[in-house]
Amino acid sequence: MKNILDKIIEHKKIEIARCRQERTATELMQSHGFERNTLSLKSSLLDISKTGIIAEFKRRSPSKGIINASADVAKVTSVYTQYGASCLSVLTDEQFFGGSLEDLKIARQHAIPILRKDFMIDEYQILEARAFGADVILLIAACLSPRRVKELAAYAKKLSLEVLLEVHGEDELAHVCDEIDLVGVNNRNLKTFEVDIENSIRLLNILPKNKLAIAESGIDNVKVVKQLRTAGFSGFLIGENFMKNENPGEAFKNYVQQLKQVENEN
Ligand SMILES: O=P(O)(O)OC[C@@H](O)[C@@H](O)c1c[nH]c2ccccc12
Repeated sequence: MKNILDKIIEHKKIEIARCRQERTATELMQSHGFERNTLSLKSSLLDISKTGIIAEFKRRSPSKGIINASADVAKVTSVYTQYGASCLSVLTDEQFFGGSLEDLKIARQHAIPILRKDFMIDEYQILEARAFGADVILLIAACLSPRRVKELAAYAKKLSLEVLLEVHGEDELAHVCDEIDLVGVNNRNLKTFEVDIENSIRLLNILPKNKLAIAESGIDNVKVVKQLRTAGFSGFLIGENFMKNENPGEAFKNYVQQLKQVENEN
């Protein structure tokens, strides 16, 4: 039986073929997005005046259904930026997550690194990411061979984008290569949707020491961020915990305040 990840990738291939018909790679390369200098997520995560949080804009997901149908991307990302997010993560997959490249373009008005959150399998999508204002792309080890990770990452680097490789288990660490800037441990198994925060902690010790580590998914309580930071993580990718509120920006703002409090306690 096909798992959700297989279904997403199958659909992605059709979508890419359609997008290529609508807009050629050359057209993408000639767009305004290519004129800007990209921002570094690595530098942003090392800037201690920020929170280390990669704050996500996500309307819905296959595991949770609708999370927030009415949130306004411009408003939410503006508050995320204002209150110390180190990076924005914008879901651009339409079919399964209700996002779009248009959302990415709107978020681009803020001077903060942006991760294009999608299922990247083709160089064409990397051109799109650059054209629509992303600074970082996500490569998911579970849907790519190590060779494809290396090829896609090299292509991204040529376009001045940073690359976050997402792994879920130890077996996927073989996908790490020189071209990768950051490694993210997803606490959610994309095939079964099971979430286990301990997954990040378990894997941390065997992650390559020369890449910044990000903990992804299922993070709610601020104490978890404190625990993960103490363990050695530099970034925390959080979506639903903010997006499930009517006002995700407000939720983020309160969260940051609480985080500062617990991190000041011993
Ligand atoms: O909403 P959460 O549980 O805080 O998770 C955010 C993020 O980690 C999650 O959306 C995610 C992680 N990897 C992905 C790959 C594709 C789509 C989505 C994701």
